[in-house]
Amino acid sequence: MPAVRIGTRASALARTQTGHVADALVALGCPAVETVHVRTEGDVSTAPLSSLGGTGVFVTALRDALLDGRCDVAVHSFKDLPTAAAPVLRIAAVPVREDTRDVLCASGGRTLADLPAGARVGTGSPRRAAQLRAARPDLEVVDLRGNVDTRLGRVTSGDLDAVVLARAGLARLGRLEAVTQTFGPDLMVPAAAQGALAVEVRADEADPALLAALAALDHRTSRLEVLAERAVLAQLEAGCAAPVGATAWIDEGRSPEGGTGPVLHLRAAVVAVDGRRAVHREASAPLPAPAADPSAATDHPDDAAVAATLGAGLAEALLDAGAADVADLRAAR
Ligand SMILES: NCc1[nH]cc(CCC(=O)O)c1CC(=O)O
Repeated sequence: MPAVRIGTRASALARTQTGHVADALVALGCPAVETVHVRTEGDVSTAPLSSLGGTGVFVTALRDALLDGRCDVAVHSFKDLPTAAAPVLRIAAVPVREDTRDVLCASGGRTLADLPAGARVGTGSPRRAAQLRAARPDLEVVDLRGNVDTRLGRVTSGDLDAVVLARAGLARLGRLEAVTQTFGPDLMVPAAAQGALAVEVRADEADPALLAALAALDHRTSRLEVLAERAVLAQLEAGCAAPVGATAWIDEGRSPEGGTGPVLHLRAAVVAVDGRRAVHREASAPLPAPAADPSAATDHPDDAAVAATLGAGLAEALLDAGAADVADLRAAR
């Protein structure tokens, strides 16, 4: 049986993420897995992200490698994937996701509240910049890109007072010691799908060992949370640079109404890039309990449909509250 070839970008974060998935596939019964390195426009170019144009600069080259048959599996940071489905490809697994939150990495162990007026804080994300300005209008937000090490280096060198990053990336790279504050959703609503991976294959992939391993790698809770979050973006028709956050979590226990099944909670925000206006909305929906006997579950709406409907409905609530006037939702840099 030929080895499963798993494509990865060259960055340390991408290689770490791919390595975890490769190890998991082997543990779940894939006989042999080899890694194929793929260079993407986002890695090769040193131009600001703003000039690279459109969604998916980190994604297209990896998908091309999958479509060309240079690899059989592609591992993406899910939040980097455009919401539109890719024809002829399929997301076959969403592994258990990491922490979804954003963090501050500041010099001197500082939190956001400790930073002096005018402190320079780096981020390349309009969503993070908008929420930073909403919390601390006095800060100077500095545009930033590059890999995680480069960004942290701007703080170590003293060039910046702090940077904002995804906790998940730092966790995967073993760099959590750099974190000086983890932001709750009242301070910063995370990006849709932050902390999650998308494991993609060709839609006609037929290797039974690979398909079985991917099915076992898939984590229902993570998949549904991400589905709800991305449904918000899709319904808003949000561009990749729109200052929109969306975060979902599943409470497996009792619902506040006294029900017994799992409940999907969702919170989303659209924030003006100057931080002066914001719309926040929350909603939740009971999920059909995972059926002990799947054939008995036919009365329940499909759990994916519940997640998608919750996300779309929350987007409509944001729009009703004026989200389209608060920020340019189509912004694609
Ligand atoms: N846009 C780059 C990117 N894509 C995924 C992550 C972090 C890991 C994740 O969110 O899964 C990062 C870096 C960051 O936002 O700090």
